[in-house]
Amino acid sequence: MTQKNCLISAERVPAPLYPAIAAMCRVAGDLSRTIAMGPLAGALGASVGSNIGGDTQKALDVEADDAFAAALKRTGIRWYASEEQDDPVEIDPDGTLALAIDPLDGSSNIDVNVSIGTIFSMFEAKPEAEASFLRPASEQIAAGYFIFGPQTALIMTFGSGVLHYVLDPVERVFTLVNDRLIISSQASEFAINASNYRHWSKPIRAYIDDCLAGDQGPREKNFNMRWVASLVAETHRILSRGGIFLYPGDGRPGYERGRLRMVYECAPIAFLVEQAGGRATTGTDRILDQTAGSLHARIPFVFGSTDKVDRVVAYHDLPDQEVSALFGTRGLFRA
Ligand SMILES: O=P(O)(O)OC[C@H]1O[C@](O)(COP(=O)(O)O)[C@@H](O)[C@@H]1O
Ligand SMILES: [Mg+2]
Ligand SMILES: [Mg+2]
Repeated sequence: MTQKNCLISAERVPAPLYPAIAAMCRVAGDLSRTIAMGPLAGALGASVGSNIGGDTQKALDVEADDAFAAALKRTGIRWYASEEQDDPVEIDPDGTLALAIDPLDGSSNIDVNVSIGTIFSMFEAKPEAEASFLRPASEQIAAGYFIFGPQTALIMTFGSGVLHYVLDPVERVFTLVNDRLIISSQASEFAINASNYRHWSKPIRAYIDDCLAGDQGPREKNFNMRWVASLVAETHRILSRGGIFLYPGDGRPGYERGRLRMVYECAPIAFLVEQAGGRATTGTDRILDQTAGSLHARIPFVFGSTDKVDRVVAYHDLPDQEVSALFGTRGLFRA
């Protein structure tokens, strides 16, 4: 059975960006269907190689990358930089835009029927490919992600608030459901891969220790923990109901600057989070003030509700010998 292309209204999208956004929506609609079929669509989670970042590439990583690159021809994109490719590709010498993409985020979840997604970031193109991306993240002109979960949704910003669309799978239209998404400060949830606890720095351990101590610790309230291992899913939860996400640098070889990529993952998510009233840092410094040193460079990432992210920064400002237990006796962070 042939299916209609997925559509999105041009109403909220800046005109020069609309052809590229519309093309990505068409690909996302197709991916959504493929992902929903799971094993019926083939071995989507099969390992097919590894990318320059050292991650195993799954069949769906490559399929998604190929589909976005093909669909973005003649949409105004000059430079296409993908997490799955070593170097940026020139799609259209006359294009005025540069697009960075993580075509399939959370790929360890492909085989287990858990939410995965696509993250994208746009800049005005410069004459050189690398220079188009290796610049302060605050120069992004658009960012967003598609999430393929129980619903397929698109969250995006053009620098004046965050738009939330949901794919109507019957009409095959991305429909605007919220034109001003704001992060709540209410949630008491933190997201971190706690299996790396022994490798973390002291401030990160202290922050998590205090969450774990719950109402018996200095925070004097109980927290809950989540870890989906899919950045889009964690971001979607935090944008929907608040909380904090941490992927800090740690002591494992190769993880000194965490796991997540500045250009493909952290810069776009940081843009969304700030536009939704939240905060996005390296643990100490604002992500949007950072410039990636190379296209696949990693960066420590802490984002979410403002008060929680600020607290992590404050823990880093404490003298090294300060340990969590002292916070309680000194009442440092009693609110
Ligand atoms: O397996 P870990 O170390 O917990 O890492 C999980 C993180 O890795 C990622 O899956 C990396 O993304 P990719 O799937 O695009 O490589 C993030 O989505 C997630 O936050
Ligand atoms: Mg990713
Ligand atoms: Mg990926």
